[in-house]
Amino acid sequence: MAAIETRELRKVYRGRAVVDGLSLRVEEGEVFGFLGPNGAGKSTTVKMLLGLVQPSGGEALVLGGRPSDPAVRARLGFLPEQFRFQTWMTGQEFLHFHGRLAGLGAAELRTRVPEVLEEVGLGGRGGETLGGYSKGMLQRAGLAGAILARPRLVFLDEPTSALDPIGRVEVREIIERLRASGVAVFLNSHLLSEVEQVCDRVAFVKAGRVLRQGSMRELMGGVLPVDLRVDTLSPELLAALGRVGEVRHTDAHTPGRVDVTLWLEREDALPALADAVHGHGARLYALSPRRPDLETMFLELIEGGAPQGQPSRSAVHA
Ligand SMILES: Nc1ncnc2c1ncn2[C@@H]1O[C@H](COP(=O)(O)OP(=O)(O)OP(=O)(O)O)[C@@H](O)[C@H]1O
Repeated sequence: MAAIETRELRKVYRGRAVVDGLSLRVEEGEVFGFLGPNGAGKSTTVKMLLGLVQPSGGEALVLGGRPSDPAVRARLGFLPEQFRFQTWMTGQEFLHFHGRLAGLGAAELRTRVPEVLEEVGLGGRGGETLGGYSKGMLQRAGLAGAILARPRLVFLDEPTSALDPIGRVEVREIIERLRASGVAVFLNSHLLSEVEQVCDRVAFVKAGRVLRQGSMRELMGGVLPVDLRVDTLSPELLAALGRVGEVRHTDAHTPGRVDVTLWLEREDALPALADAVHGHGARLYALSPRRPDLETMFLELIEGGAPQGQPSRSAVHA
């Protein structure tokens, strides 16, 4: 069973399709990044997946059921981007209130509330009123509310927009713990570096349609670019490197060093590159697999609007 599966999902507002045949699939226990420019239809999609907005067409299955089904909703967590907090409540009261709405019993909440407060970094602050919380503390409280009832799927809309760098790392760790316990996370964020670090797969949307979806590796055309720096590059070493991967670029302009960019098909070919360098008597200064660059992909896709199914290689050009 997929955590989310949509087929040709549509939403029309005043004659204009803001979600226009959107098809995507999110597996259980997967962290999925949902990316797109302002107005692409991301929030509207999330609202349809939460059963808050009725689709105009197409189909959406969430945890195998309809989003409007209360039994499905009980297994969802949601952190909206703009949360309206009951400022007069303390952090604990807020979580007890949301926990009761989610169907948790008073006895369970007595242990669960301090546990989630601790998990989101608000341990010891639960007795203070939300009106006195900083923006970052409110975002942490909202996140606590989203994970309180042990959901199977959590929607996080810009979960770190108010957080400092330490808070961002902590939220990433929370997301990783959710994934480790089999919870799927649907992450909406404009912070692409963050998405790169935490997401298993991403979808790019524009004008209500998915332009492309897949793992970082798939989005890069299935290749792993590697930057290599050696002191010297003999023709024999170049040939040996060419047997391990595809040599895309060499730069010998700086005396005493040569930079080589290769494309590998598999990560486990990396040690063979080091072996080739040593085997040909050269000295190795750097061997760096290049991380997928979502920002380049995003700009290229969103500005170019390439259709789904065509791998983009320009994002990995040396
Ligand atoms: N209730 C509504 N009535 C009319 N139009 C709406 C409504 N909700 C959203 N829209 C329109 O649908 C389009 C998509 O909006 P949506 O909020 O889903 O985009 P988004 O991708 O989440 O954008 P952002 O990144 O800015 O949050 C926008 O043009 C918006 O004006």
